[in-house]
Amino acid sequence: MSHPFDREREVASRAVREAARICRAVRGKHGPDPVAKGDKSPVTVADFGSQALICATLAAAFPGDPIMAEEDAAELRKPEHAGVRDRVAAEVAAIRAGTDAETALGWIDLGDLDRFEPRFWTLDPIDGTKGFLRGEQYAIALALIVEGRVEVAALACPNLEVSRLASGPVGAVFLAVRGRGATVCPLDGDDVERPITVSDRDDPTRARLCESVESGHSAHNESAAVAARLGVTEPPVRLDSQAKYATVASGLADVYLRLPTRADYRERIWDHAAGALIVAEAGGTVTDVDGKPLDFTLGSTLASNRGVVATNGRLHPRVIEALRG
Ligand SMILES: Nc1ncnc2c1ncn2[C@@H]1O[C@H](COP(=O)(O)O)[C@@H](OP(=O)(O)O)[C@H]1O
Ligand SMILES: [Mg+2]
Ligand SMILES: [Mg+2]
Ligand SMILES: [Mg+2]
Repeated sequence: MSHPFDREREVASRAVREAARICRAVRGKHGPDPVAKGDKSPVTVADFGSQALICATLAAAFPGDPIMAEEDAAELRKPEHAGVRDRVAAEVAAIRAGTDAETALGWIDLGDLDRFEPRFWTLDPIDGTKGFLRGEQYAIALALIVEGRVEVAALACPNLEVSRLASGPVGAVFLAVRGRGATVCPLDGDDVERPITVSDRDDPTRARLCESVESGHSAHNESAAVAARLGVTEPPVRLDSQAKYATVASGLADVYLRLPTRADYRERIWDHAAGALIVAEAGGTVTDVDGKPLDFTLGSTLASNRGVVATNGRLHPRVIEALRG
């Protein structure tokens, strides 16, 4: 039986898998060589290559769909970045034979949507670029938003173990369609997908918390205060990227806290859309720190939300209460 969004799910899954290949290739070959963006955050050959491939795939499958992606090709068009541009083109051509630099840059710029549309994709070609640079966790995050609701999510986590068992393969793809649950399958090979669910833990003192590695992205001192109020004893697990959402969705952690480090920061929708649907479809709850649902209708940021809290659902009210101090 076919369902709405079956094709979107299949295309999104294929797109993030292909992008994971370029990320792994870049790390394996010559090191990622970051370039600093205007806001001083890093971006690499792999971020650009991933965005080029995914935008090309989406444009071919859904030519009418606009894409709101994190990166653009403006820096790559500058003469001083000719070296990076040529490497991006070479990495893309290694997967899509015959692609020239101008084509690759054009694909990157397909992700230029900057305002809300009734139906659009949002893409983070590498979420957790700092984790990618450290050789730790990162994710390729793609979501389809229709009428302000996240309908489809695909999240590739190339360095995450599918199960935390020692024998589990490294690299996982998480998929969700609204109303139809969330699944995981290995990034490599063609193993079957299996459904995932959040934990059923309801004792806050036993809660396993996760948060960003980067203290500039989430206030570690405040999460420690929240943990103390809940009576949590275990130290938080720190990992980069939306792998945190995947960890809560698979029941390996119970709570993901992302607490604002400054009053004026607005979360970007591509940092949350895919992960939030995967947690919700695995049975969990996602809100901001005030307990408000995330509002994906306001353009590229979650302008009416502060921070993010994702939990297994059962613990959510207790966590929001603890956040009130
Ligand atoms: N001050 C800030 N507060 C919260 N998030 C921030 C931030 N500055 C940057 N970020 C976002 O944090 C993301 C990484 O999150 P995490 O710390 O969970 O790995 C970055 O995504 P990119 O790596 O895609 O740029 C970036 O968008
Ligand atoms: Mg970035
Ligand atoms: Mg990101
Ligand atoms: Mg990114």
